[in-house]
Amino acid sequence: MAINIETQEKNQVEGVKKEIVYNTKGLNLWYGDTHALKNIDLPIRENEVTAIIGPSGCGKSTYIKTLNRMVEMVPTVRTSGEIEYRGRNIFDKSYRVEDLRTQVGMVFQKPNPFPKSIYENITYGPKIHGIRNKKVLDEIVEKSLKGAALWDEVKGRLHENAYGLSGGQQQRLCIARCLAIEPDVILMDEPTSALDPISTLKVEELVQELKKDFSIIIVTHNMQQAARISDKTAFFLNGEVVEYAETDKIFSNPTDKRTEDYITGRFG
Ligand SMILES: Nc1ncnc2c1ncn2[C@@H]1O[C@H](COP(=O)(O)OP(=O)(O)OP(=O)(O)O)[C@@H](O)[C@H]1O
Repeated sequence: MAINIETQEKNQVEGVKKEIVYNTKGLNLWYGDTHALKNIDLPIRENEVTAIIGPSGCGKSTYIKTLNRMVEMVPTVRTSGEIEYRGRNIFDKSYRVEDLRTQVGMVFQKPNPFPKSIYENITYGPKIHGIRNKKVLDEIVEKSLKGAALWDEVKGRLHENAYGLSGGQQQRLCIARCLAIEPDVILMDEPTSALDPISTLKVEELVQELKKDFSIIIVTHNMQQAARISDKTAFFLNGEVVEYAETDKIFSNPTDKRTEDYITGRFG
């Protein structure tokens, strides 16, 4: 009896709709004449992991690079529609991209630490934000490295060059660097595709931990990974979102035939 009540309560708590962090409404994006994103509608909820899956060239990276407006670095890019971040359209002329990027961190496919010490990699962002106090910086370094499950491995070598770390450690350092600016959202573009299976597992476990404090959007080619670590999954195809649902549903009972064909390996 007690178990039933507990389960009910758990379901009720889980049933509460989490707040929307990013709400994409009718987003289109063109690179010159290439229509790369077509009428995307997608709500991203807080403290969840949202996986973006789909075959090569379907617009996954473009979509996540649009969320922090990185895609604007390509001169031929044009967009229409809206992406609301915490209720405000990020394409508004008055929206400062620097403000957006202090809220939204990004981790890339290939670990890309700066050619500096582990310590300096972490303090780089906070220093840009004006933090100079050594004690405060030391605390940020420890907290960020602990948050990225790397502290125990590197605490004795903080002033050594980050390039001396393994690939998996470098990727966790990049995650720690992201945490140091205390973001709200973390975007991850295939963060484990360059890593060995053990490092991949570590990053996957870390993502599960981090979602307690952050909202995470992860592009992955690895469907087992999406199934293992995400709460929601969006399946992209030819620049469109074919299906977006609870991850369990996408992988056990997809609505669209194209989703089923993709997850069962019939194409892609
Ligand atoms: N800088 C660019 N200039 C022109 N076209 C681009 C550019 N970047 C991407 N594209 C095009 O936009 C479309 C979507 O590409 P995108 O990289 O977003 O796909 P993806 O799903 O992330 O692919 P992959 O899984 O291979 O990384 C493709 O047709 C691609 O050729």
